[in-house]
Amino acid sequence: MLVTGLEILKKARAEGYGVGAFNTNNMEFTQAILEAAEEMRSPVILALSEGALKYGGKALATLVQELARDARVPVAVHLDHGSSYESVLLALRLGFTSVMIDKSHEDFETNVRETRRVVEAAHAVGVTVEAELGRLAGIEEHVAVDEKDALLTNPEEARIFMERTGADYLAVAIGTSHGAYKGKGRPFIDHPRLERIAALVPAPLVLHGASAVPPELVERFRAAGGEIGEAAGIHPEDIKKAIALGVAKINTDTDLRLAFTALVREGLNKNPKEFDPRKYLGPAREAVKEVVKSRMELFGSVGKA
Ligand SMILES: O=C(COP(=O)(O)O)N(O)CCCCO
Ligand code: NA
Ligand SMILES: [Zn+2]
Repeated sequence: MLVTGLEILKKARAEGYGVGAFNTNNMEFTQAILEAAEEMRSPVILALSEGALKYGGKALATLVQELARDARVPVAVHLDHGSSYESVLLALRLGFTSVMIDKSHEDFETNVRETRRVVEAAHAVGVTVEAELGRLAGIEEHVAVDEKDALLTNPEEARIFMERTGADYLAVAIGTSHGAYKGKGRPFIDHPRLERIAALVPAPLVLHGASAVPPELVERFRAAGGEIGEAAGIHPEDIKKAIALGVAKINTDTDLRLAFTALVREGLNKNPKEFDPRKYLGPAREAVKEVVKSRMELFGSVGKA
């Protein structure tokens, strides 16, 4: 059933588990994510970026809404990285039940002002809001403290930010970053900083750039002809620790993309004569579903629906 993001995330933080926010751009990803959620009896967040909406348009938004409504587990339909007030209004008009306004690259006062404006509009129509404070950036452990403070989320600022904006959940920067390369070896995650943020911010916390980029998946992608440079994701133990400290929403996109693309490549390589898309998109859909199920097990959301 279709619910707001806060309805899912408030319970998750209170009960100490995480809920996956999985990005989708098409029918197969959407089906894979929802089938995994139903099989695992797990709440789930379907995340559409502005790029996804540009790519899939009303067809994608309608498909996502309909399938979310029909799902037998709680589902929120979420705008990922909304870049402007107008973009958020479009998502609200399309029936999204959660929206992110990402003004983390602006100065503090601008972020507060723009976020508060979105909160007023979203709350007026019963939709909940994710905001972001701090700069997503993979940083090495030895990086100077002042540089870390310039990049990562400042706990005291976070408290003030949430009080002044009324946002419902907060994306924090504690060392993760988007994409398939998140830092040398095991990326440094600033758990002590997260602990201080969580002590001052009772709202559910959000972790972006949380994909694991598992070596076996990277190898499978390469073996099927994919080309990718140095790859490193977030260690599962660092995810579990972050959840125990207050992270309730965990964004996963890269792992799904790698799995889907590896299987499409394998499908095309296996039978050059094949030109029925279902023959190579179907197995790719299954691979995405398996990744989503394993993420739900890691996050502890299995059986929480
Ligand atoms: O935080 C994330 C995903 O992080 P990851 O790249 O670790 O899967 N997202 O917000 C997804 C970004 C989609 C637009 O590129
Ligand atoms: Na988001
Ligand atoms: Zn993100």
